Amino acid sequence: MNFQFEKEIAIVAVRRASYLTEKVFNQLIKEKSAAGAHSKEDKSPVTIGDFGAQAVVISLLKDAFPKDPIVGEEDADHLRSNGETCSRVWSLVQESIQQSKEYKELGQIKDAEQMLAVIDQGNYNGGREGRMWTLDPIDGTKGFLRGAQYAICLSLIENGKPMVSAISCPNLPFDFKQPETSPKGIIMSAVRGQGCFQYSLHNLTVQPSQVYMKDVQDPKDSKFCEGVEAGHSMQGTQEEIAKKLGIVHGPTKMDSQAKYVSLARGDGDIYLRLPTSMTFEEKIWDHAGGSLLVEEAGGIVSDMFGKPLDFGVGRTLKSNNGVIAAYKGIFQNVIDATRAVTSQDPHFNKV
Ligand SMILES: Nc1ncnc2c1ncn2[C@@H]1O[C@H](COP(=O)(O)OS(=O)(=O)O)[C@@H](OP(=O)(O)O)[C@H]1O
Ligand SMILES: [Mg+2]
Ligand SMILES: [Mg+2]
Ligand SMILES: [Mg+2]
Repeated sequence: MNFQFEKEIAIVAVRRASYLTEKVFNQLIKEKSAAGAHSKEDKSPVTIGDFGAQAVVISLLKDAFPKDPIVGEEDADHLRSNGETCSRVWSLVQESIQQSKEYKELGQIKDAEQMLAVIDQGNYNGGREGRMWTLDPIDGTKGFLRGAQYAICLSLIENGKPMVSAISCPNLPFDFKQPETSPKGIIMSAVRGQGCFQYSLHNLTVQPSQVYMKDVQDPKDSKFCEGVEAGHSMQGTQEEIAKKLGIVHGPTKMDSQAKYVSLARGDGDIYLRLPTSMTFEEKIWDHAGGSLLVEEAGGIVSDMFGKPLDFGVGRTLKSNNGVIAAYKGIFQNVIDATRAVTSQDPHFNKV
C-alpha cells in the first residue's frame, strides 16, 4: 500500500483547517477579543479554532475514508451548551470549506447540528488493530494564543504505527535560514518508507522539497530544542543533559509539534521532553505525526528510556514516559546522557 490518496487528503485537510485557524487568530485573538478563548476543565486554553479545525478535518476524512475511526483531541460538549460560540464556529467552518480550492466535493457540512456530530466523531478510544487517524486540531494552543508557533497535526496509524502524517505550521517561516524575509506557512508530510517533504501552506504552485535532518556526528555540535511551557517538561534536567553532551548553545524554545518539524528539516538536532510527572500520559495526537516526520528525515524517536513510542495502547502513550527525538548519528549519546543524569533522581522513578 503506498498511501498516496491518504497523504493527499491529509495535506488538504490540514491546509483547510489552517485557513480557519489563521482567520480566528486575525479576527479574534490579535484584536484581543476575549470571545476567542475560554477555559476547559483542565484549564488549557481552547479556542473556537480548535473546534472549527476539528470539524473541518474530520468532515473531510469521513467523506474520503468513511470506515476509519478517529482519535481527536476535542469534543462538542462545550459548543452544545454555548449557542453563540457554536454559531461563530459554524460560520468559520463554512468559510474555510468554501475557501479551500482542493477536493471541494468532499467534507461539506450541511448545518451546525451536523457540525457538532462531526466534531464528536473524534471520540475513538484507539487501539492496536487496523487503521485509525489521530488529530490535534490546534497543537500548542498556548503558542497559538501568543501568536507564536502552533500546528495542525494529523496522522494515520495502522496497527499501532504512524504510517502517514501531515502537519501544518502556519507561523513557521518557509526558509528557517531567513526567518525575517521568508514567507510564513508550511506543511510537512511523510509516508513511512517514502521520506519527508515540505510544502508551502499558501502557494499551491510551489513544488514539494524533500527534507533531511542534519548529519551531525558529534553531539557537542548539535542544537537542542524544548517546549516553552515549564509545566510541560523538565527544563532544568534537559539543560543538564545538554551540558553532559557538551552542547554550548542554549535551547530553542518552541511550542507545538513545530519542534519535530524543525528537527526534520535540520533547524535543530535534538528534542528533549522529560516528564514533569511519571504518572503523566502523553497524548497520541501530540506525537504521532511529528515522530513519523523525524523518522523519515533520518532521526529516531523514543521515550526517555530509549523505548519506542507505542501508539497502540489507547488515546495516550501510557506505556511510555516522556519523549526524546534526535538525529540517528547521535541518538544513543542522548539516551546515555539522559540515563546518566536521571537514573539517580527519584523524580524519574517508574511508578
Ligand atoms: N503536564 C504536561 N506535560 C506534557 N504535556 C502536556 C502537559 N499538559 C498538557 N500537555 C500537552 O502539551 C501539548 C503542547 O505541547 P507543547 O510542546 O506545545 O508544550 S510546550 O508548551 O511547548 O512545552 C498540549 O497540546 P495542546 O492542548 O494541543 O496545545 C497538551 O496536550
Ligand atoms: Mg489541548
Ligand atoms: Mg496538542
Ligand atoms: Mg490541541
